[in-house]
Amino acid sequence: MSAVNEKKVAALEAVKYIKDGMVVGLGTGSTAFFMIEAIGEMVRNGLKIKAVATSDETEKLAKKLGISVITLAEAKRLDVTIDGADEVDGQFQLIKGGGGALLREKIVAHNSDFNIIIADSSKQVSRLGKFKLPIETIPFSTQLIIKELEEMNLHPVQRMLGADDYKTDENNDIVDIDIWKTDIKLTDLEHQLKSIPGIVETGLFLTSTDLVIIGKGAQAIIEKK
Ligand SMILES: O=C(CO)[C@H](O)[C@H](O)COP(=O)(O)O
Repeated sequence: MSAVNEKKVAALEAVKYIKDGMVVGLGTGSTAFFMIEAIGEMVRNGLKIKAVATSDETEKLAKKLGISVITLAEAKRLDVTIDGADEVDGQFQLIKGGGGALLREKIVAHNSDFNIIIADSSKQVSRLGKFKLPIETIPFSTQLIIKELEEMNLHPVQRMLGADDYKTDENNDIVDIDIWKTDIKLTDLEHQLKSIPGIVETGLFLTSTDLVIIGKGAQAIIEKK
C-alpha cells in the first residue's frame, strides 16, 4: 500500500479519539490533511467540537470544511491534538517541521492533554536524524546562527522557496541542520540549540507524544507510551 494510503489509514484511526465537546488541536501536513478532512465529515454529521489550528494552511482548510476554529487564547487548554511527524523513534521522540509549522505545532502540543501522532510506516526510525532537523530563527539573527551552527558541525542550510528565503507563518526563517553524525544527546542538543538567542524553536519533540498511530499497509498500528 502506498504512503498516501497509509497516512489516511492512520488519520482515520486517530479521529476515533475525538468526542463531542472536545477542543481539538489540528496538525499540519499531508497526513494531517486526511485527519482534518475526516473531522470535517464528522462535524457535518453532528459532532460538536472546537479546534485550534497549527498553521494558516490548516486553519483555512478547517474553516472551509465547516470546523469551528478558535484561538489558543480562547481554548486555554486542548483535550487532544492530532499531528503528523517527519520521523518518530521507539521512545516517541520526533522530528517535525518539514512543513515549516513546528513553532505553532510545539506550542499546541505543549498545551494539549493528549497528543496523538499519525504517520505512514516510512516515518518510523530506530534513531532520529536522517531527516534534517528544522530550526526556526528570527531573520535578524539567521546568518550569524548559521555560522554558529557550522562551527558546531551541524551543516546548516537555510530553507528557500525558489529564490526567496522560506518564511514561516510567524515570518521567521527555517534553517535545516544535520544531526545524524553528532554524538550529543538529543536532550542536550535541544538545550544547546534553544540557548542560542534568535533560535525560536527546534523541530525536536522529545516528550510531548502520548500515542503513535502508524499506517502499515491497510492496518493502523497503535503504540501507547
Ligand atoms: O511537522 C510537520 C509540519 O511542520 C508535519 O507534521 C510533518 O512535516 C509531516 O508532514 P507529512 O504528514 O506531510 O509527511
